[in-house]
Amino acid sequence: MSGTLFSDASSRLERALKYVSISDDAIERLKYPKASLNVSIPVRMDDGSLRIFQGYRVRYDDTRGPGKGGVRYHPNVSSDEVKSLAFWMTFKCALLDLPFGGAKGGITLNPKELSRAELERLSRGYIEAIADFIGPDVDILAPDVYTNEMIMGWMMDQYSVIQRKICPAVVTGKPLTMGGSQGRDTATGTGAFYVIHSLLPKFDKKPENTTVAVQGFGNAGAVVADLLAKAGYKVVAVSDSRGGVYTENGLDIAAIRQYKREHKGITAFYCEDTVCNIGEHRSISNEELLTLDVDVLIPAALENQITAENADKIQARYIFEVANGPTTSEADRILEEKGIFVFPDILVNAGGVTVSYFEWVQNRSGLYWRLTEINERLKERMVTEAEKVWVLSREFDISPRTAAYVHAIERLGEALDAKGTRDYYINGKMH
Ligand SMILES: NC(=O)C1=CN([C@@H]2O[C@H](COP(=O)(O)OP(=O)(O)OC[C@H]3O[C@@H](n4cnc5c(N)ncnc54)[C@H](O)[C@@H]3O)[C@@H](O)[C@H]2O)C=CC1
Ligand SMILES: O=C(O)CCC(=O)C(=O)O
Repeated sequence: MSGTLFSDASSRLERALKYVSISDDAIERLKYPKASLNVSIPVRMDDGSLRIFQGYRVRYDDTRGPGKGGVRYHPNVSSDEVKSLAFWMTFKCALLDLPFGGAKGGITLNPKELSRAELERLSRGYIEAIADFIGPDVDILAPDVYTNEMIMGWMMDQYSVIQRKICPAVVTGKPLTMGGSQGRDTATGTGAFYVIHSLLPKFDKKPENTTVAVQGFGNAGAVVADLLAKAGYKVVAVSDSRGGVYTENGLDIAAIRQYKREHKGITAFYCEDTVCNIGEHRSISNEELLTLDVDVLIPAALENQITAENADKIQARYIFEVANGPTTSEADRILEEKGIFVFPDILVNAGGVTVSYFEWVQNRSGLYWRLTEINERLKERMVTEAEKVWVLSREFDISPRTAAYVHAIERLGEALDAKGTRDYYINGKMH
C-alpha cells in the first residue's frame, strides 16, 4: 500500500462521491477529522518504575450524534490508525442509521506484557487523560482489539469517579453488572452472521455447500465462525496471531473456542507443535489461510491483510470483512477484476456498534432488554441495511463497498446540510 492508512481509507470516499449528490461543503467537511487528542499516560509499574504510554482519541464527525467507537490496545496503534478507524466508524454509524458520529481511541502497547493491576492503572490513566474530551452526549467508548468488558468497566468507573456521579452511558461493552447489555459480547460476530446468511442465498449458496476460512479468532472472529458452523457451513480453517488450523472436512469450532478460553493459541488444540500434520488436520500460517481454496473468506483480525501482494492469489469467491480495513484499495481493484465480491467492514462488522447503541439507550432509559429482544432488533437492522447495500450495488453496477459508502454518505450529507455550515465569519465580519 502506498501512502498512509488514512489516505487509503479516504480514497474509498472519493470513489463513492461520483454516485451521490451532496453539497461541496459537506464533501469538504468529510475529508477531515473534527478533533484529535494525543495524550501521554504515566503508569506506575509493578516493579516501581514509571512508564509513559502514548494514547489517542479521535472524534471524526459528530453531525449525526455523539462520537462512538472502540478503544484498541496494540503495539501498532498510531495516530494515523486511530484516525482511520474513527473515519470508518463515521460511515458505519450512518450506514446503520444509528444516531452517532464516528470516533476511535487507542493506546500503543502490547497488553500481554502487562499485569492485570498495571492494565487497570493504564486504563484508568487513559480516562483521566481524555475525560474532558468524552462523555455520554459527546463521545462514547467501547471495546476493540485486545480490550474487553473488564477494561470497559474500569473506564466507566473512572469516568464516574471524575464526574462524582454514576455515568454508565459513557462506555458500552461493560460487564452486565455495571449496566452492560445482553448480547454486546457476541454482537459483532452475530451481526456478521446475519449479513452473511442473508446475502449468500443471492448467489445460490447454501450452508452445506459453502466452505469458510476465518482469520482472527477473537471476540468477532470466533463468534461468527461458531454461528456459521452451527448453521451448517463448513468452517475449514481458523487462525489467531500464532497461526491456524485447517481440515477439509470442517473444524469443531465450539471445541476450539472452549480450548482457546483455557489455553493460549488454537493450533495446539490439534497440534503440539506449530508445524504439524495430524490425521486430517494440519497447521497453517495466517498468510496461507488467506489464499485457501474456499468459498468464503472472513478476515477478522487487523488492517492490511489483503494487499496488492497477495490479492491475486485469493481463491475465495466472497469476502466478508469482519475486521476494520483488512483490504487495501489496491487489493480491492485486483479482487474486483477477478470477480470476487467484497462485502465491506462498515456493513459486516456493524453489529458491535449497533448493540452498543442498544446498550446506550438502555443506560439512558433505565429499562433493560432480554437477549432475544436484542438479537431480534440486531437482525432486523443488519439484514435491512445489507439488502439496501446489495440493491444499490446492482442498481449502479458498483462494488458492495462503494454502494455501502454511497448509502452512508447520503445520510451524512443530508445531516451536514441540515446543520448548516456554521461559518460565522464572512469577509472578516461575524454574522
Ligand atoms: N470487538 C468488536 O466489537 C468489534 C471489532 N471489530 C474489529 O474486528 C477485528 C478483531 O477485533 P476483536 O475480535 O474485537 O479483537 P480481539 O482482541 O477479541 O481478537 C483479535 C484476534 O485476532 C488475532 N490476531 C491478532 N493479530 C493477528 C494476525 N496478525 N493474524 C491473525 N490473527 C491475529 C488475535 O490472536 C485474536 O484472536 C478488529 O479489526 C476490530 O477492529 C469491528 C467491530 C466491532
Ligand atoms: O461498539 C462500539 O461502539 C464500536 C465498536 C468498534 O470499535 C467498531 O465497530 O469498530
